[in-house]
Amino acid sequence: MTEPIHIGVTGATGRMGREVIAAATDRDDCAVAFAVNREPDGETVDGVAVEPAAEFGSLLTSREPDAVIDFTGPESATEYVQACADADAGGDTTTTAFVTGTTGFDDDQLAVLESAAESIPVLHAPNFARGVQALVNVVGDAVQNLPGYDVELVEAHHNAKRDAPSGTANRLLDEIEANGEFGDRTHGREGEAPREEDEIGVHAIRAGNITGEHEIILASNHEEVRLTHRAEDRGVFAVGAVDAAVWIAGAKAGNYDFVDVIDA
Ligand SMILES: NC(=O)C1=CN([C@@H]2O[C@H](COP(=O)(O)OP(=O)(O)OC[C@H]3O[C@@H](n4cnc5c(N)ncnc54)[C@H](OP(=O)(O)O)[C@@H]3O)[C@@H](O)[C@H]2O)C=CC1
Ligand SMILES: O=C(O)C1=N[C@H](C(=O)O)C[C@H](O)C1
Repeated sequence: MTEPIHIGVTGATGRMGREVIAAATDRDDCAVAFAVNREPDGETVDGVAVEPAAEFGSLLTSREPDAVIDFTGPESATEYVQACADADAGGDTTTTAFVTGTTGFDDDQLAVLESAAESIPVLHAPNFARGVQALVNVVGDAVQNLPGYDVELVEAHHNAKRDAPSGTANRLLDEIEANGEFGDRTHGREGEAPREEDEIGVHAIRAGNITGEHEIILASNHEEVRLTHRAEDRGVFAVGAVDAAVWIAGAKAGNYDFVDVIDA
């Protein structure tokens, strides 16, 4: 059997951090080198001690993880990726790849990811569910096959989600726009606001503990097609992220996508 890779986990006590640790400790090809969070209080997650995020840089050099898996927020994710690139520039540690599922990056933050990818492998994916990648693959065909149909996208998530629309919704919208002639994205609708023929309606629901749902509606006046993905639990994202970390460990510097992992 090949040696397991070692991962660092950020946001360890968050919804996804906990799932990542659970997924990683459940398999033989991966071991948790360390886990960090902003203000740990001596907590462990699945037997893994959660250490202070302030020690992230020194943990990189002392534990030498093959990859870090990050589900935090855009600000912290950019700090963590920069720390991985800086540790690599130090030259005396294993290169640590950075796998992030964090969403809501602005252009400047995306530029930090891009620049880190010049020295370390960076994989950023707004959704680590394989079913969502299948949805991304088919939505372009559907749009091409149904020119002139109204297109609306509805996504639903839990009430603590910070960004809207979701990262996945933005990825799907890019795919829709790349495959048809569309006008503006209309976010929600109220008052006297009849639909423009070429607009794409975008609707974000935030309620309860919804794990993540994305639906694209393509409709004429005579028929409709609905393409839906529903995540049943967060474990599906965690398994995909750990698959990505195992795949990217030891890769050369550059930008990678979850589709690279699926196609490998
Ligand atoms: N790509 C994918 O498949 C998926 C992506 N996501 C994305 O992952 C991200 C996290 O989601 P989720 O786990 O639900 O969020 P949570 O709020 O449950 O967890 C976020 C974690 O990150 C920590 N964190 C937040 N900001 C910082 C910071 N500035 N510095 C250090 N730590 C920080 C939080 O710590 P604290 O508790 O101290 O605030 C918390 O532990 C979101 O962007 C979400 O959209 C989610 C699911 C799937
Ligand atoms: O915040 C979440 O929960 C999720 N975020 C991701 C997104 O923004 O697309 C992926 C998934 O839908 C869950």
